[in-house]
Amino acid sequence: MAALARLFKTQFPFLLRRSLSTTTTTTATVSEIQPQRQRPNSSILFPLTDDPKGCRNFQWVFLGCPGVGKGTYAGRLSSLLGVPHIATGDLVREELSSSGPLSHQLEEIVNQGKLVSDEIIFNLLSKRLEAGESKGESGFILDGFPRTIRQSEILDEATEIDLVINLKLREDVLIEKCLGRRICSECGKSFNLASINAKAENGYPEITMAPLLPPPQCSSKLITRADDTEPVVRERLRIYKEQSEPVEDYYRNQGKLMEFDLPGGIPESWPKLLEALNLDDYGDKRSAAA
Ligand SMILES: Nc1ncnc2c1ncn2[C@@H]1O[C@H](COP(=O)(O)OP(=O)(O)O)[C@@H](O)[C@H]1O
Repeated sequence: MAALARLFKTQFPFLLRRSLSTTTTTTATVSEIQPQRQRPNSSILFPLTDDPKGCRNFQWVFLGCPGVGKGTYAGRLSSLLGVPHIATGDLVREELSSSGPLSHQLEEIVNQGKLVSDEIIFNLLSKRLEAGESKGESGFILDGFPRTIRQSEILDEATEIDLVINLKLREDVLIEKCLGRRICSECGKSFNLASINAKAENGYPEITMAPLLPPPQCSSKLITRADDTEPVVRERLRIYKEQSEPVEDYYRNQGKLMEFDLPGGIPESWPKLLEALNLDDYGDKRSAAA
């Protein structure tokens, strides 16, 4: 992690110049997505052990459109696996609300649904990685990064990603979810007031999602993200298709992409995601291995 943070910080201009697009085409099934450097026959449950320092922890990435639930599922996996969940959107929002030198510039970009510059993102990310390193963190689940081919190439120069989880949901539901999203201004937890019941259409199955309501202590402190308005959500979706969908192909071509169609809300999706990741009895396996 320290090396990664340093590399981002010191080598950024060089890495940026060197980054070039790659275009090969292969696809993998979920069962083929086992990090290549793992022990034979081990599942993705166990961190790699051929690192020069002895071992390293999970290095996973979450992809998916705005509102799909990257933060929710990355956060849950982070608690389960004991690796930090690092969301670049959160880093951007923290910087934005800090009234630091960048905050004005960031506010304008974020509130229009645009992407902030690679330079700013790599700076925020290296600061976050350094802070984590000093607390003894290792591994990561990245959420909202990489978001462009260039960011993916620079990340690849810096370290090896084991697995990329691509969460998928139909667009009408994504919009409803973004518009229903609320955040507690005190504890920072995310909730959703939308009660979704989307009929089967255009080849998509029917999908229902119950609202995720706040507990009483949060309900009077809910705020809406300034970029969760319908025009800005549509712009973020447009930018995702243009700039971030190619990142899905980038990792698909590396055989690291696991597609996951969300079947419903958290109660339906979380157990299915654990199953797809072969983590459904992770707690038991971990204690057996200890
Ligand atoms: N990797 C990134 N590159 C550029 N901009 C980013 C990145 N991550 C976050 N941002 C900025 O922060 C905003 C919020 O990010 P995030 O919370 O991940 O939103 P979303 O709900 O659209 O996935 C983005 O719209 C963008 O302006």
